[in-house]
Amino acid sequence: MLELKDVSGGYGHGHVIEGIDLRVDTGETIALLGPNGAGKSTLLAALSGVLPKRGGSIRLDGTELAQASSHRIVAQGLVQVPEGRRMFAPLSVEDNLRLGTVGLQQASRSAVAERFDYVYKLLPRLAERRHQRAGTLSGGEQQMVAVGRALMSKPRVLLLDEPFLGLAPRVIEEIRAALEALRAGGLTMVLVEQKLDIALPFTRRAYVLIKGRVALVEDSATLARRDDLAQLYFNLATQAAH
Ligand SMILES: Nc1ncnc2c1ncn2[C@@H]1O[C@H](COP(=O)(O)OP(=O)(O)OP(=O)(O)O)[C@@H](O)[C@H]1O
Repeated sequence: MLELKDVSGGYGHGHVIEGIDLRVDTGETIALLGPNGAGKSTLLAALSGVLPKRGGSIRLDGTELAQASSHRIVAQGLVQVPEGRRMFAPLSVEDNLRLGTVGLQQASRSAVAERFDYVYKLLPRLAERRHQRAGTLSGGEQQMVAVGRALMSKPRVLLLDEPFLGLAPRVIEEIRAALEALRAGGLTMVLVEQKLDIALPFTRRAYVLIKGRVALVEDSATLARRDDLAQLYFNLATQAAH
């Protein structure tokens, strides 16, 4: 469904990511792993069309999107839940969610109502708090809004950048259950996640990025069985430096 060939890019001089080949099949969930600064968020930025400099090929169901605008990318169904839960604090939960429908190609009233139903069913806490100002929500609830807003635009591929960062275990469980329901429903997902105990059981395959390059592609189940992952990161990083 999503195919990257030789994707590179960065913010100014030089490339942060380089020569990335990656594929995600329809209905598949993959993990993007790697140490801090490896380029995981930069790769998501390239996919979302917000990275200032980018090259190579990014195809979604055969449509080339490497140079497309971020607006067109969302309209095509490649939608990111950003890290840090950026949202409009003075607006209500419902209005924040509604902003996600900007990417809906035919944002008819019934289509928008259908999306609200879908999101509220998946994340009932948002339904309870639909009139609350987003800025007064807890961190976990804000993350739910960020996920919900992305779902409002009816994504075909959902890109998640560390959705559990800084959240309490109980809230992590709640969000994970929602993401698992999405996965069971066949949604294709790319998950950037530092915590391997969350990332590996959730995904089918994992890509390990080191210094902006894919250093390893492995079945998540196989990777989960390795107890030397820290050492593996170190070895891959050392190899990449030479
Ligand atoms: N907006 C930016 N402008 C300039 N450089 C940036 C910007 N964002 C990230 N970088 C640099 O790009 C490199 C890769 O960062 P990136 O955030 O993609 O890594 P990451 O793997 O997502 O790390 P983390 O897990 O810490 O979020 C880093 O050296 C970082 O300093």
